[in-house]
Amino acid sequence: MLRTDVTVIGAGPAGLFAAFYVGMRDLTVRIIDPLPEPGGQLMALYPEKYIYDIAGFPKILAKDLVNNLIEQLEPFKPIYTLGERAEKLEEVNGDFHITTSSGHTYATGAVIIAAGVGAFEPRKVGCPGEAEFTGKGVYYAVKSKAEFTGKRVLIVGGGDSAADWTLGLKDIAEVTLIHRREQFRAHAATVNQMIEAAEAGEVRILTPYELKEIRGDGHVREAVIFNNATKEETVLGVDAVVILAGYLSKLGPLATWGLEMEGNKKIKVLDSTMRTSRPGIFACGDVASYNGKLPLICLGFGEASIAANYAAAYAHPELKVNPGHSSERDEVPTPAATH
Ligand SMILES: Cc1cc2nc3c(=O)[nH]c(=O)nc-3n(C[C@H](O)[C@H](O)[C@H](O)COP(=O)(O)OP(=O)(O)OC[C@H]3O[C@@H](n4cnc5c(N)ncnc54)[C@H](O)[C@@H]3O)c2cc1C
Repeated sequence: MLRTDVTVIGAGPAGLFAAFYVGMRDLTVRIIDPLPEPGGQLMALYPEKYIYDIAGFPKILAKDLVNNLIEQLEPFKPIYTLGERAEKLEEVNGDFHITTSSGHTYATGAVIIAAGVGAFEPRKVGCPGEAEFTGKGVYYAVKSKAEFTGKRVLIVGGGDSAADWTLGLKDIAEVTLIHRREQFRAHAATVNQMIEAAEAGEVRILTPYELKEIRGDGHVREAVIFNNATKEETVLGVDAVVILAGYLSKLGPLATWGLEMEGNKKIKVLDSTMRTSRPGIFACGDVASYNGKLPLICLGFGEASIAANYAAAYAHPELKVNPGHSSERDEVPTPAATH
């Protein structure tokens, strides 16, 4: 069993930066995430949106921030264990053994939980054709705008993502937005922009409409929608159905690890060292709860550096917690894996 000094659970921005700092301490690190690629919410939910509140970047696309984090971490040769969810935790002879959804067990000297809002999945509509055409014209996120160029796109939803992408795709695609209520939950300024775009004939907005069925022949061709007030049905010719109805998240198995919790979605950190109620287990990012917490990426980075340095000193008590200044290094080191 390949052992690493520290294991990070969650490859979102907090987890990636925590792993980087473990590397800076010349220690080995594994990152576990059930998603197929690193990036957490940024890659799964808004890769093509600009973020404006990352220190040093006046604006940066979410996917570019993730790529930069991966690049910064790369010299330390982290072990990515993707497509696996951390499920079980045992303490064995002073080590932690983490077993994942794939049945693999990984040994480690300390654990950093950076599981964000938990393992999340998009909220489904549940209509006929939805499952059948997922990946064949049914989407739950816009990962690449270019994919929709010249297409007839039906967007389903009434929140920020639905409104943002109605505006975001209108110049490259023929967009229809349906929402089951008259009122939108999205930011008022965006809703106003959307209404202006509809009045100018740039997009079509239909309320109170719901999706009834998706039809096709190997790929999406039609969507049946209905007015939930009059029950009148309409068949739209479409090439893509983008369902942006929010997502469900749950901490799942991590909530059973005997850690002190705040509600059932957040892990309590006991003090500013980011330690949890179980020695050797630290938390950072959205999942970590303490008085005054704000769920922001910039804060997650700070928490990640603290959690990583305390985790490093826990796994290797001969190490000082304080890493010193990175600028005092001549180059970044390449640690050897411990077995
Ligand atoms: C549309 C949108 C726009 C946003 N805009 C901004 C913004 O402009 N500025 C800002 O600061 N914040 C923004 N946020 C919030 C920001 O994305 C989060 O604060 C950030 O993603 C939290 O990072 P994280 O690493 O803690 O968690 P996440 O990004 O949620 O990553 C956590 C990872 O942990 C994994 N995980 C969960 N459970 C397990 C498990 N059991 N085993 C292994 N892995 C697990 C998940 O799959 C996920 O990949 C936005 C959020 C959304 C939805």
